[in-house]
Amino acid sequence: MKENQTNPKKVSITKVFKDIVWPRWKLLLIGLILIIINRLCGLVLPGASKYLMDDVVVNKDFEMLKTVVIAVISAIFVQAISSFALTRLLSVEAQRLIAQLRVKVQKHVMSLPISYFDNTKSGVLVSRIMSDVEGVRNLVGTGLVQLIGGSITAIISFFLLINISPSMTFFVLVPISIFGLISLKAFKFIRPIFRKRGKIRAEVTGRLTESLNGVRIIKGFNAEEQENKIFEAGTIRLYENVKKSLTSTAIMTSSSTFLLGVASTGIMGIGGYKIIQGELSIGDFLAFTLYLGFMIAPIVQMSNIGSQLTEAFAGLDRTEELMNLSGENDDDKRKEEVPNTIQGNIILKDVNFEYEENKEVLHDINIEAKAGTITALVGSSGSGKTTIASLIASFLNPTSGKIFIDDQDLRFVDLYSYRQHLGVVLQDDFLFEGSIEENIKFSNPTATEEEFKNAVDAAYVSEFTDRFEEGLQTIIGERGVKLSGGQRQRVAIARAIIADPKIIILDEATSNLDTESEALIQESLDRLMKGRTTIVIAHRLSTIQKADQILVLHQGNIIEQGTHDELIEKEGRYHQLYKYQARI
Ligand SMILES: Nc1ncnc2c1ncn2[C@@H]1O[C@H](COP(=O)(O)OP(=O)(O)OP(=O)(O)O)[C@@H](O)[C@H]1O
Repeated sequence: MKENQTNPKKVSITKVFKDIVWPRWKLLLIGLILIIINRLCGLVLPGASKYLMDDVVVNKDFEMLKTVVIAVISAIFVQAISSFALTRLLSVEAQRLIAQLRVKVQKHVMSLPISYFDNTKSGVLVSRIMSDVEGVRNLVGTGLVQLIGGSITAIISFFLLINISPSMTFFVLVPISIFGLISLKAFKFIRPIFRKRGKIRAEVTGRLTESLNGVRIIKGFNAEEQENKIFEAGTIRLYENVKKSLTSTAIMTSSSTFLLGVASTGIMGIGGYKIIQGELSIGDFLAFTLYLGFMIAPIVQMSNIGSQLTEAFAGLDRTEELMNLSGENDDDKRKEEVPNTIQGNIILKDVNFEYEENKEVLHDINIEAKAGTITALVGSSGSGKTTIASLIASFLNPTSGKIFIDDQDLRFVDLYSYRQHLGVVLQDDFLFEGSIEENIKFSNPTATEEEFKNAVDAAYVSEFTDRFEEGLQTIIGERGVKLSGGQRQRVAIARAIIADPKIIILDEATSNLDTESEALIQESLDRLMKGRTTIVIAHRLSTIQKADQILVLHQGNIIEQGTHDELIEKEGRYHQLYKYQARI
């Protein structure tokens, strides 16, 4: 979107270091010390083997044997304790960080403008918030520390190996270097695959959530087959992606097996020759092969950790991209608070609006809605009614022109301070899983019992909840599916009443209700609109007749304006709509 400049650049290592690693340096340092202790203890066994072969066995030295056994067992004990402490310390911290990041990302997502949500699948956002941040587990968790610890062990082992036999060590270095090069290439190849994987997964879950929500439509149109195919296609894309990365992981694993095999065979040959020549003791040979394992294991392990880190970075790339989008209230100009003494006068001055560049959907709109009055928007489908309502609700910003609330220019207003005074009742009124009471109090959780009761009475909610065994505590199911359309509307009206806003944006539902429900809803709407500035996308004649002004829209223009009687008298477009349609 125009107001949202995406920044697709990849997250930099320095940034990750500064934001994620550095604030935890103490913990990571402890982790590092623990891993060094852990790895050094690991070197005791091969060291001891050399003594066992060359000294203990040769000299039949039982005292020395005891010392060697005690040293090895102690080292193994310390190793076990340190690896336990390491996991406890770092893995817990990593999980804490994941939780913190999720909270941060969710908060940011909620601050994004409506236009962003119109253009992004909710499943994609769920995945951004829940899965993408999980990658940091590998940065703060044991991953990074193991990478460093592994490198240290490898370096120490390298010197110990040189000490035993430089020629054998250099021989080994050749296949290891080849392996290193292959790994580097593989990582370069894998990173974009991981990046894409997150995207595919988000798309597939997004569509899945949608189809589960729309199960009635799917079954109603017998469209299961079609939906199953879409899901299958998505799943196969995901599978193909995983397959691709598995191929390169497999290349890495098998090349490591092969190259290490080559190294071992070479060592066997050279070592055997040297032993025969008397240049190398059996103990040294044994120690060499064991140290070699210690040098190579971390390198192989590093390739694993490397792919974990790659995955972490790919996730962080996507998180970063999202966090770089500016929130709807982030504009420095939005500093003015709307005072609690707000009257609720609304003025739209020369407002133009386009969703997409050069496709203007509202042209030169001028509206004045005085505090406490009802303004009805009527007009054919697509004429721009919802767009005007969304502009007044500050969900959209005019492409040009201004909107004033009392005397404040809406462009400079802190949106949260404005929306405190705003209430919305929309057609597909969204109710949450939970009780009726929770849904009503949603807009004002601190409402008193009296306020709650007033709202319930004003919207005639008890008229139907009295018939429920659980009354207002009845759980209404996801999106309120367990209530009828008319009942849902009344809950939504009660929810708006309890918020006690100064300005009401109302999109009247078009659903046909029986006369009794209709009358009850009309009554509750009257109570909702009383004393508030109401902008209503009107479909009921009774609402329209009551309106202080009716704005007739046609293709993004206001073509007529006046009260019901005035407009009927004029015999223009409104008269036409009124005459030819039972409902407008
Ligand atoms: N998110 C969007 N992106 C692009 N174009 C949009 C978007 N929403 C609406 N439009 C277009 O803007 C125009 C006005 O739409 P709007 O929803 O305001 O009409 P409406 O009068 O409320 O219609 P209805 O009575 O059918 O709800 C339409 O041409 C529509 O196609």
